[in-house]
Amino acid sequence: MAAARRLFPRWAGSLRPVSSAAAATGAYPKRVKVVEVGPRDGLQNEKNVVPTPVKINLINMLSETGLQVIEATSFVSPKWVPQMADHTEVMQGINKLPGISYPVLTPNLKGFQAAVAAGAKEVSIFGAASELFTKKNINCSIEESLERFDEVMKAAREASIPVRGYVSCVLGCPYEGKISAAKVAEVSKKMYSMGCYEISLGDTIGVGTPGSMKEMLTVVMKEVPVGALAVHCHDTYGQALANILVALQMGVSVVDASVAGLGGCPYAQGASGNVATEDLVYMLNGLGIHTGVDLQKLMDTGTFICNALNRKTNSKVSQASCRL
Ligand SMILES: CC(C)(COP(=O)([O-])OP(=O)([O-])OC[C@H]1O[C@@H](n2cnc3c(N)ncnc32)[C@H](O)[C@@H]1OP(=O)([O-])[O-])[C@@H](O)C(=O)NCCC(=O)NCCSC(=O)C[C@@](C)(O)CC(=O)[O-]
Repeated sequence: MAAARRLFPRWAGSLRPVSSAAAATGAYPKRVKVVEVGPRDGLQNEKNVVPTPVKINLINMLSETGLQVIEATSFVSPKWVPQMADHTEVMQGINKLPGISYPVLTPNLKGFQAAVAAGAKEVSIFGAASELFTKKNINCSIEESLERFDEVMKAAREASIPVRGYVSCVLGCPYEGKISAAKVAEVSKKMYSMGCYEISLGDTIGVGTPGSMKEMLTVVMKEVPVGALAVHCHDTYGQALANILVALQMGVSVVDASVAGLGGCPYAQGASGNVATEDLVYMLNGLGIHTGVDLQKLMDTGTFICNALNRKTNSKVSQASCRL
């Protein structure tokens, strides 16, 4: 199959991922693009409905932190994920600042069309390297999911909308257990060949270790250029930052994170939230890696959402700074 034309979002020029040649040196990237997934991945699993104005305030505050990508919501079935049912109101209520991308999840053409009608300028399709997870999450096989994504890709190309691709369960599945790196590479390659500008590799249940991350990335990087890869690490076993560090050493320069470490996947019971954005930025600052993100504003945003949800932050950096 000939590779499809790839559309890149507008931010691509300012925080462009590293080249494979730079990655081969094993040096850390000079810049990292942080993809904030809190408003979507973080809130989709909340038991109580989060009021739309809270979601809008959260995104507006995140927009003031220097983040360049803020995943805003998802255009999925409200019967499957009621928490995201207000997707249109959220997309239309936020202040979209120039230079910031506000991608949304779209599992199929119906979701894509609704997203575009609500003003989305970038979307993400989401697949998995596990058959059972795909069935539980989006009610189809991997093969069927790729057919649906192909429809979204065609429509997106016609509308000049860049598409990001997620591959879930790259280091383990709540239903199948261990997933082979070869399967992750196969699904990632297919989604990249369809025209996704970036593939985010999701450790959905946070079971990975630096060892399994390295093994998986080594295989995937043979099929997808490292400059097109991102990592998305849930912190269930406390390994997220260590896994991210390994990915950075291997040349990955795009990292997903969730403010206050919010979140989890409704179809991966027991999985905790993503790595806290505050903790990621603190680590990257310590490595002298540029993100453009203001840590204090990020922590203030974490405090805002934790107060609104009446819960404690999962960010160690925020917890520590409250004690000092
Ligand atoms: C994909 C479907 C829709 C299939 O669900 P289905 O039931 O197989 O869909 P269907 O095509 O048979 O349609 C059934 C009903 O849903 C409607 N429908 C159909 N599509 C849409 C849509 N886009 N938006 C709104 N409504 C929709 C459709 O119109 C119909 O409505 P009815 O006639 O019954 O009234 C469903 O399984 C779904 O919505 N799943 C979403 C699950 C989800 O959001 N999971 C969390 C995100 S993934 C994640 O968190 C992992 C990630 C990305 O963070 C990375 C990582 O950590 O690994």
